[in-house]
Amino acid sequence: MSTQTIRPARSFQGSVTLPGDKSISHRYALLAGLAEGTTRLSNFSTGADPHSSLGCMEALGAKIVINDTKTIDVTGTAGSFTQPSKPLDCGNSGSTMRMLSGLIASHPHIFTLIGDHSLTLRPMERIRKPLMQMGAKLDLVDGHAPITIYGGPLNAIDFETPIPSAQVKTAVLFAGLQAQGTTSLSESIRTRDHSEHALRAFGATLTREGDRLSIAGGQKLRAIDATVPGDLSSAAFFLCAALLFPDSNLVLDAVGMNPTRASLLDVVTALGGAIKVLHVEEKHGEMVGTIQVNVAPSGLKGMEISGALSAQIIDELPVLAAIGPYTRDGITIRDAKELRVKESDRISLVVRNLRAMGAEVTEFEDGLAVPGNQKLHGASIDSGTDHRIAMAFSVAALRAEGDTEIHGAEAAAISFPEFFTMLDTLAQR
Ligand SMILES: O=C(O)C1=C[C@@H](OP(=O)(O)O)[C@@H](O)[C@H](O)C1
Ligand SMILES: C=C(OP(=O)(O)O)C(=O)O
Repeated sequence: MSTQTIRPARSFQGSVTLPGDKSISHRYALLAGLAEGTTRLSNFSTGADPHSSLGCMEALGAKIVINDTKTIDVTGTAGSFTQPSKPLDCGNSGSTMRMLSGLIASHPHIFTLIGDHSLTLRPMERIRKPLMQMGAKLDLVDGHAPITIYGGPLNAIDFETPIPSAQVKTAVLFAGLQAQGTTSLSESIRTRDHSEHALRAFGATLTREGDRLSIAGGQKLRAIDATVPGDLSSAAFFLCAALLFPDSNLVLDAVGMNPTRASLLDVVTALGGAIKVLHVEEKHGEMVGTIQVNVAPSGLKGMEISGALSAQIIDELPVLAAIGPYTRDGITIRDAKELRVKESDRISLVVRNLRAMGAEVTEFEDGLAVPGNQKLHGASIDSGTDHRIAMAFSVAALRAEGDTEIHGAEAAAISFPEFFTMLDTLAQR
């Protein structure tokens, strides 16, 4: 385990281009592996998680060439995955395990999907249910990985997602793409729609009527040439850091601004950030822009995050909670029970680490309340080997009194290996 020491900063300034979005990189890797032809992916995520997706595609017969760290060529299997010679290792990535299950379930092989300790604790019944309804046979161990999939022909279903999850939605869409008939799916809270855009980019037809999506089975995918937008969830750490200093000036270049992810920007604005969109364009259905962030003269306010908003910015909640003590009115998060079944129990780890830094905080089953106007001190932080916790508390440490030690800092590499170097460049001391 590695430890990073974070010193307090006096300001946060600079201009950065973020590595490719993790969610989009996963989808491009998986669909490229199924498609016919060679897909070139530029600005692919440098995080370990999307590389787990690439590794699984290679084990299933795709050819992967890593030209440089961010430019990857994937020659797909033209719709026919081969029987892998070893278990498909999803590492720490829930996205890989859940979306891959849908992608491979119709192929006539037996697959075993494994992951690390954290992934083995995460709920997988949520994908087993719809895939079984489609006719797949999946064995779990007490609701968890390892997953064994006995692949075979699938039938279309009409599915209503019981929990807001883009990963479950994607598993059903990817299976539906290869099922017999037209699969429909509706979600009560609209989750990130990268899969819909990616499927269309690879040539599939997908329709949406209200909140109901439909995809016909038997469609073939063809290779694309795509550049992955910068990761807004990685940017969230720097956006929150910028909010902590009245004279901050942060420019994020070519960052993903997909509206199903961008409510984070509304939250930053509500908290007291002044965001200027300098440029915006669309690439393969994804909005990409350059934004400048300063702090509004009114300073850092607080807010309550609940309902659909909690689901839409679920990965950003730990860092928002971690800056809660520095706001005027505090930050309350509700309707976020899902945080308990991410890479760690993120509610309990955020509470424990905030308390270690001297903050007052109330824990709820579905969230937490952090009063504002609190002073924190440097402390010893346990990342729980969770990337988002390691990065969230590195941000909180910038305004604490004294140094903070982040134990298990290497976890950041799951989504953002460049995090500590970039943080060091942006934090002015
Ligand atoms: O579809 C995706 O790329 C993701 C969806 C979310 O998970 P759920 O689908 O479990 O909500 C999110 O937490 C995860 O980091 C990435
Ligand atoms: C929850 C996350 O990812 P996954 O579900 O893919 O492990 C995350 O990146 O915060």
